[in-house]
Amino acid sequence: MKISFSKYQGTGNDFIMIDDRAEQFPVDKNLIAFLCHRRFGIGADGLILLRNAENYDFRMVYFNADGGEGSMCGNGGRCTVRFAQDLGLFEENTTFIAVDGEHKAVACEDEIFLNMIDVSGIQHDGNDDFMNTGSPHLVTYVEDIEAAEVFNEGKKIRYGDVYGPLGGTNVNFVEVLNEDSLYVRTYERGVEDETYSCGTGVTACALSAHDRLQMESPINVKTRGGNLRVSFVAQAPGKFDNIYLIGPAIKVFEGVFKVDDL
Ligand SMILES: N[C@H](CCC[C@H](N)C(=O)O)C(=O)O
Repeated sequence: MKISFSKYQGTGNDFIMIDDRAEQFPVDKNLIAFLCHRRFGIGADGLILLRNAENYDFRMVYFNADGGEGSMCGNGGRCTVRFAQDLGLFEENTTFIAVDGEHKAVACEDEIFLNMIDVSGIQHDGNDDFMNTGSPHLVTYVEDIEAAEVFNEGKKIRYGDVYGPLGGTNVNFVEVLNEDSLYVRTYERGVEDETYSCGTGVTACALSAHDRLQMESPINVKTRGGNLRVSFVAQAPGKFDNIYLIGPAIKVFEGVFKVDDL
């Protein structure tokens, strides 16, 4: 069997995109992990199936690099919007469905504006905040982001006593750069490593910075893979709507993978 795919990246968070409107893709954890493997496969932080959905332009089905079906992926969402636009499914404005519900998005030439789910309920714990922006995220503040032990510390928290038993969490390390900018590095669950950028994580950090430091929307967020912006409306402490993740989503290449080669 031959699988046609495209590769997209959003601030260095990279995805195998598959047009699965015919629902022919053989969903299998080992196959997806193999395709995402950076030595043996195509290489990616995740794999996304674009499918048809009644009353929507499309459905996004996201899998982490380990082959498990993930929660929401912000950068992957922006890449799926660009992929759908490239397939001719809409011109500029779209509404689609993902695992966490309905999303609206606007695809401009250089950037995708992706509406994220509303957030309510930020749990504060000392220097840390925890919330769900479509995926679970711990936000922890550091003085020197370059010196942060993202892999070792992230892994410890992800599998630790608090979040481990709950299915784990993504872990974000944040340095405040100035009154409207953050630098974020993320340990991603399901990839089990630091990625170049994590959209739901960047969103969580921006909301946390408003809640804790009164940082105003829009907030600029630097990641290892590039720059994002997060805009939002704060309705009450810890309660946000009209959240947008804004940044580039770029097609890198396309190809055909032979599953018989496995
Ligand atoms: N990279 C993704 C996050 C994926 C979440 C996933 N790692 C999980 O929680 O299982 C993003 O841009 O939002």
